Amino acid sequence: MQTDLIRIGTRGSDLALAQARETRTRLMVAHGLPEDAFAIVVITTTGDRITNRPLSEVGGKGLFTKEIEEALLDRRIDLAVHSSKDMPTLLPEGLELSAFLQREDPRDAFIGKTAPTIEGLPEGAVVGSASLRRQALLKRMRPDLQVVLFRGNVPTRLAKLHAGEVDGTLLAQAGLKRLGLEAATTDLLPLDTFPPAPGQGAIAIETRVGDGRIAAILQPIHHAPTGAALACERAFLGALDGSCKTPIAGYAKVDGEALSFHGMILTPDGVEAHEIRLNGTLADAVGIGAEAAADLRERAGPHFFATW
Ligand SMILES: NCc1[nH]cc(CCC(=O)O)c1CC(=O)O
Repeated sequence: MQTDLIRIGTRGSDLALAQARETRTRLMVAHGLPEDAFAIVVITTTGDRITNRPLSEVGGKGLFTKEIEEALLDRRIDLAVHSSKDMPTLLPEGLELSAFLQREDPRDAFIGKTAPTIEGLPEGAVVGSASLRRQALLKRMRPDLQVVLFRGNVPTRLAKLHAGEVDGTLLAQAGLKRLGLEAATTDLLPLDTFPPAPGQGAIAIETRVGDGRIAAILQPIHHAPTGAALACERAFLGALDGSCKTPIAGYAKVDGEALSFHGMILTPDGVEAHEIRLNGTLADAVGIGAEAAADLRERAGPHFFATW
């Protein structure tokens, strides 16, 4: 019935569409619904239009969500599918992240052209990335490497790499897998020494607060351990920085009722870094993230955040 149509809002990139279709498939399976019970509504965001500058310069994460959130608030869509990593920690009044799908591989993948690993790259090699975190972690490992701005969607970046513009690039393994492109990966970076961005690898579903029909539809596809990990990582990020200008890594590993968090902040050149590891239970997820952020703030000192 047309009135019951579930409208799924998404950006139009290959990765965003893959995530929206994955969400639709899970809902179809959970409820025994046909594909035509859903409409996938593609929404172009400001972030999709600006492709030549680092996001940290043009205003950060909200750029990929604003138009989608307006569509939610205007009731043109019923739920929005996002990469958790791209979501700001503060949402507009009336919206919430109400479900998370089971997390994919959270690690960063190295895709090398002149060498299969970062360690194997020649002196002064060029690596493409637009992520402050990846740039800082790379410089920390290999100060001799040159990092160049590399934006565009995942297939575009791989095409640039294969055309020889750079010696290597870094992408989320989760995104590569969702696009069926994981064969491109030449090395997977250890979580311990190359921690991911908060939220990496997890799909978040945003809805209107108080929409009981949609809450009930999402309930069976919500993955509670991923939800706890994300609550921890987002509390950490929210307590540290809203500006997107500090390289921040944070990953919460969930094992049964246990949650272990690893957080790191770095200067963009990777020279100064502070890290913390905290253990607790799922029930403490938000407190652990907040405590980790407070600890890093204290240890880094006021000069750390004032520099840029
Ligand atoms: N900022 C772009 C973005 N947002 C989410 C992913 C990957 C998928 C994920 O982390 O869930 C990517 C691409 C990348 O970092 O390689």
